[in-house]
Amino acid sequence: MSAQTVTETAPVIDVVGLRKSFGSNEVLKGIDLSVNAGEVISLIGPSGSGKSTILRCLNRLEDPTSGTVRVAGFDLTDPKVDINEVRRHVGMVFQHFNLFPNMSVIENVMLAPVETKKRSKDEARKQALALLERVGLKEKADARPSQLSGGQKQRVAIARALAMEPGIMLFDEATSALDPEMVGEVLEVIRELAQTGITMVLVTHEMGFAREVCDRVVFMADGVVCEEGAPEQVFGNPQTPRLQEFLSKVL
Ligand SMILES: Nc1ncnc2c1ncn2[C@@H]1O[C@H](COP(=O)(O)OP(=O)(O)OP(=O)(O)O)[C@@H](O)[C@H]1O
Repeated sequence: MSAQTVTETAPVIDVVGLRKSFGSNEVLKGIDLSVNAGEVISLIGPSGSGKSTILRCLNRLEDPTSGTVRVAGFDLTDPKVDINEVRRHVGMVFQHFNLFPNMSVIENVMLAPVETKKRSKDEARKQALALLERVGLKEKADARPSQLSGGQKQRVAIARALAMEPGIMLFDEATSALDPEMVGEVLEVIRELAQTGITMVLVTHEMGFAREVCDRVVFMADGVVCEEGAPEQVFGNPQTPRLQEFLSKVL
């Protein structure tokens, strides 16, 4: 199944009435979320509010209990949609890197294009080296992930996701597992990426970053979106008591 034509104004992510339960625990209670091409948004909110679950529904790592989720023109609630096809358009970076430990850095970056895009090894190697250069790790191409710092591993994970040339990138707390001194180097890579026109959704606890880099901030609590808007509006003049309380704890 191919992606439908996405017009310039159509949202590339369109979530309507998304509900998700784990057993009797309803974690998402009717989420509406629309993201336009090139928009960079952050999902913020207290621990357990459902931020990662939304992100996982955008890549069908979780199936919604009800509601619709359209991403890159695909209806993810349609069982006939080939998820591998969807994931060519949607890259994801996780908190814990998920690199293959028995492969070198460059092999990690080359793997998906060779296997799923049928790219030649030479071509994939060239692309991988360019991506590693972009994240400042060309000299680590032949190292194993175990020889890298957390920040370096995460930059490799970003390069690996970019190797599929996705139009959408999802970041699930990409810096939460890092030592504080490594957070900046990863945020810098994400910051540069945000300026390239790629659509990005970031679950983050880095409020300063969300404020500076994102076009829109979406605040969630208890499985619902409580407030959203431009960062200066959301951080500068929070309307809901829940957001005020949250910001008073994290800022
Ligand atoms: N696979 C699962 N099985 C059962 N419960 C789950 C599962 N995944 C998430 N949950 C529950 O759903 C709720 C929301 O989790 P989620 O990870 O989406 O929150 P979050 O806002 O991203 O939190 P944090 O900021 O701590 O990562 C939590 O109560 C969590 O325990």
